[in-house]
Order: sequence, then structure tokens, then C-alpha cells
Amino acid sequence: MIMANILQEIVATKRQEIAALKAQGSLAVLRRQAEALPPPRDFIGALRKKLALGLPAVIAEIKKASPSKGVLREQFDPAAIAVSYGQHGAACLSVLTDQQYFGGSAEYLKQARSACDLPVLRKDFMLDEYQVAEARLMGADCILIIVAAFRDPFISAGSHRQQEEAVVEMRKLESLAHALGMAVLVEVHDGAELELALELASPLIGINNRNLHTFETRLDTTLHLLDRIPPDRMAITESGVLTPDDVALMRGHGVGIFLVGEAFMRAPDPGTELARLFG
Ligand SMILES: O=P(O)(O)OC[C@@H](O)[C@@H](O)c1c[nH]c2ccccc12
Repeated sequence: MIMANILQEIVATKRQEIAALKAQGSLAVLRRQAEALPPPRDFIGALRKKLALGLPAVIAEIKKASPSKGVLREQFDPAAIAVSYGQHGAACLSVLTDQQYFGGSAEYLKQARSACDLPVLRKDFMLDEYQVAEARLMGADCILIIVAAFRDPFISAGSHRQQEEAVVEMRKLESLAHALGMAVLVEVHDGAELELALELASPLIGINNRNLHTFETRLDTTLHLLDRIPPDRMAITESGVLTPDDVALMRGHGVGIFLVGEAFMRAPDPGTELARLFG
């Protein structure tokens, strides 16, 4: 099969994982188990608290590897990394749970979350309500919806009907996440995706600076889309923030929320690097 980009390949893998998940039992059972858990941590509240103090709100990522960069960190202890992030002012955590492409796991999310008191985003490729219930059961306080994963890769703009179908599917995931008390981060790469993201209710709009075709990151992506984000939504710049200058550029344009992985993962102590980048 010829893939339009890495995302389409990952989506195909996820469809197989979802089929296996569904074979294990019904959504209703998973959902009841998720509803019996203590309530999730307040992800959006943690971001707002930092912003209210005039501080950058950093969603600090825990990821062992990525398809574009390979292994980022050999010595990988999610609990220790979470503690370090918590001590150095992170607002929230993001933990990769995809195994095949990012070397992640549900166990890493559980270990990280129980080592600190920060709200945690399950960073994975969500396509089905089963994964949303599963996310809550592993402890997630927020899920990610990647708009590009719901668009037909072979028709660049997508017909009107396909766009409506994408919105219907995304709303299903969002509704279940909200019913389970979780927040939803909606990720976009361009203006067309942003239009679809704004059809959802969630205030959290992530602008991913990474081009999925070339893997190149350009902070311009955030700057271009920023003024198309309505004031009742919260813009998050994602990927490719590596230096204090990058942070200053974003802050200078009024961006207060950052999702950062690689820069922290490559540092000996990830939390110390967070304090250095954002201090
Ligand atoms: O490591 P970086 O360049 O700081 O990027 C972090 C985060 O934005 C990136 O991991 C990411 C953004 N969206 C995703 C979707 C799936 C997997 C990973 C991602």
C-alpha cells in the first residue's frame, strides 16, 4: 500500500490495534469501569493557573523515540522524568502510549502519573471510542484528537461530505471523553483542519509545527494560524520548540501554552532543561 504520509501508516496500524481491543469485550463494560474510577485531574485548570500567573504553561512530554528522530533517550524512567518535570514547573504531562512508532506504553503513562500530581495527556492516535475509554482506564486526564487522522489523505481538501463525516467521528470521541471527565486537545496543521477543529466544543487547539510529509518543523505554522483562533479557545504550540529564542518568539506573539518533547528528552535532566528553556 502506498501511504500518503507517516500518519496514514500509523492510522492503518491503529485500526488493527482497535480491532484487537474490540475483540476483548464491549464498550459498555469498559465505559462502566472508567466511570467507577476517581475523577480525573483538571488538565485545563492546570494550564489556566499558569497563565493567570503570567507564566508559560508547559505540557511536558515523555517519549522514548519518534519516527523522525529514532531513539531520543536511552535511559528512560517515566516516573523519574515525571517527578523532575513536576519539580521544575510543568503544568501538565504528555505521555506517548503508542508502542510501535514512539516506543511508548500504557504502563509508562501509569508510572508517570502516579509519581506526581500533574494532569496527563494520553498521546496516541485516537480513532475510536474504545480507545477513549481505554485512555481513562490507564489514568489519562486528557486525550488527543488529530484532525488529520480523520481526513482522506488522497483528496487533499476533502469533499464537503467527507468533512462532515470527519466532524461526526471526532464529536463521538470528544463526547465520550467529556462524559468521562477528560479534556480534549484538538490538533491541527493548517487552516482547513482548524476549520474542522472549531466544529468541536473543546477549547484546546494544538497547532502542530511538524509537517507530516517532510517531518520538518516550522514555528511559522503557529504564527500563521494564530489569529484565526477565536478568543474563547486556547492555542497551544506543538513541536520544534528547542531554544529560549523559540520560546521568546512564541511568547512575543502571545502564545502561552507549549507542548515540548525532544528538547527535554535529550537533556540529562528533563526538568532542569524545562526550567532553562522557560526560565
Ligand atoms: O518533540 P517535540 O518536537 O518537542 O514535539 C512534541 C510534540 O508536539 C510531538 O511529540 C507531537 C505532536 N503531535 C503529535 C501527535 C502524535 C505523536 C507525537 C506528536
